[in-house]
Amino acid sequence: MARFEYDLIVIGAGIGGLATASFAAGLGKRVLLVEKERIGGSCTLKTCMPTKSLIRSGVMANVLQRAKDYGLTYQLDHYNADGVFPYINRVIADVNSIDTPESFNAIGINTAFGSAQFIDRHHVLVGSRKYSADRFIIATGSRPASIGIPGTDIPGCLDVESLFRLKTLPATMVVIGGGPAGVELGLALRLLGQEVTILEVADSILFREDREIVQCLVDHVKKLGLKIITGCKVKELQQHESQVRITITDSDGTLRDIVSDAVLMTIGRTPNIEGLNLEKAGVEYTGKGITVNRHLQTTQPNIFACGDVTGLSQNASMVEKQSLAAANNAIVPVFKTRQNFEHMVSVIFTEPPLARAGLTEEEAAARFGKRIKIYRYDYRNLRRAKMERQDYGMAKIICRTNGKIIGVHIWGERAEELAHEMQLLKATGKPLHFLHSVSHAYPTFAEGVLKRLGDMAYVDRMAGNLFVRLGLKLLPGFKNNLKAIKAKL
Ligand SMILES: Cc1cc2nc3c(=O)[nH]c(=O)nc-3n(C[C@H](O)[C@H](O)[C@H](O)COP(=O)(O)OP(=O)(O)OC[C@H]3O[C@@H](n4cnc5c(N)ncnc54)[C@H](O)[C@@H]3O)c2cc1C
Ligand SMILES: NC(=O)c1ccc[n+]([C@@H]2O[C@H](COP(=O)([O-])OP(=O)(O)OC[C@H]3O[C@@H](n4cnc5c(N)ncnc54)[C@H](O)[C@@H]3O)[C@@H](O)[C@H]2O)c1
Repeated sequence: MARFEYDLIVIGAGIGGLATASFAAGLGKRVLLVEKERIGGSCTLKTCMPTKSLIRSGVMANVLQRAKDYGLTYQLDHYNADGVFPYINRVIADVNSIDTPESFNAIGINTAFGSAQFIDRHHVLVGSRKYSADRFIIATGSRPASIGIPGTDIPGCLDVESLFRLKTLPATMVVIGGGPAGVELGLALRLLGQEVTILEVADSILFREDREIVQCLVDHVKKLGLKIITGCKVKELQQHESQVRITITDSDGTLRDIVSDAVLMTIGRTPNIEGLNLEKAGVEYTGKGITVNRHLQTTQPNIFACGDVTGLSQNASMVEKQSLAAANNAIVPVFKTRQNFEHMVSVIFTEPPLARAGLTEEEAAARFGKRIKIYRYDYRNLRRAKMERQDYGMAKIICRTNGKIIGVHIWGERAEELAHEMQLLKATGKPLHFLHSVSHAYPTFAEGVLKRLGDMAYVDRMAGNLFVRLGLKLLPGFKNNLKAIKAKL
């Protein structure tokens, strides 16, 4: 007779919970997955899927308006976006339809619904039922953070969750917070024809990203009519007839009001810790999240935590990677895995998107000084982009002097896909010039952007080649080859 009912209880059925529960069940463990709302977590139900769907609607609206760029004319006498929220709800329902308790039961994962509360380090209460397990993984995620200013409780003040409960789009929107959520949502609403202003306290939106690339994006979205005010402080929100009055202090200290139909708060996330009774289990936490060591173990050795609730990873692919390490360490402790975010790709789904892997120029310079080499490719030179009337964007690859890639930043059409080929080179330690010898189909964005960057690095490498440095003559064929590549660039 086993000492505990389960080998592992996972609390929270978002990306982190689903990844860890599946890992453990795959190894034949008895697993219980506890969820207080619906299986799927915030990524499917409240964050990634709804935001990306809203962006899709915005992109489609933009394409319709630009139809004449592609030689098409039609009468657009009435533009109506009332179907956008129902479309988003259909996407969520579609995506979520595979996440049923039955589908998890079929792979050996039992499910229980209700809020889990620790009784001690081996027992939790879910509703009135007590469950026991040898090990636990806490993956309870996060929720929108709130801000300590007066007026955030008025009806027109929304967060990323209440936004998607609206029936229609507000005509004017002020977004507080210019991080990934604020910029994605603000731009999507702008593309759908709303008047949008982003208010950011820092001196730039997306301040964690490469400065030069962000500047390219800012110049572009401003041309699309998105208003951005940086370096400002929000003082208070007030109801103003049926609208909201937002009082801000500008970067020069001037106090002023902006009036808008609604306000959207995107100022970060708060970990879901309350109600878990972590004290009873001996699990420590701070305001940033549950405290874990590099093996994702909490201060109680049989309890692990992963995902947004740790405050260490707030991106679905990082959460998945971290969660697999947590599951491995909880289930197979003899082969301990450290959490490792070294080779991650992230994408901010603006239009066009901004993809990133590795260090920004600022971070690379701080770490390696002048021992870096930067390659840039401007989408204006790209035939495929010209044909698609999308000839704006910038790819910037940061290398060590030996060609090894340490930073990838692509803002432009297909960036979210292109970044992965660069990421493969980066993760496998191949130098950028390696791409010169890899054939790419023409006319693709990969050939235009990535192959060209590889060609640039190759030319550089050849110019610094031992032959040249020794003053030896290059064979004429070789010289012509270099000339031809340079002409193409
Ligand atoms: C607007 C927005 C857009 C985003 N878009 C992207 C994107 O495009 N790509 C990307 O990679 N990342 C994106 N993210 C980040 C991503 O949503 C999160 O990193 C990810 O969903 C976190 O997964 P998780 O499993 O840690 O938590 P969650 O998905 O939040 O899951 C936690 C689960 O635990 C449950 N729970 C909480 N407390 C209890 C309890 N006491 N008992 C039982 N169950 C409980 C919750 O109901 C929830 O289902 C976005 C974030 C935001 C805010
Ligand atoms: N595509 C993606 O992967 C994606 C998309 C959206 C969000 N996310 C993740 O979800 C999490 C939450 O995103 P987020 O953008 O809400 O948080 P964030 O912490 O990344 O950005 C919040 C922004 O709000 C600003 N801010 C904070 N308080 C403010 C105030 N009082 N006034 C004005 N500005 C203020 C901050 O300076 C920051 O720029 C992040 O970890 C983010 O990476 C990922």
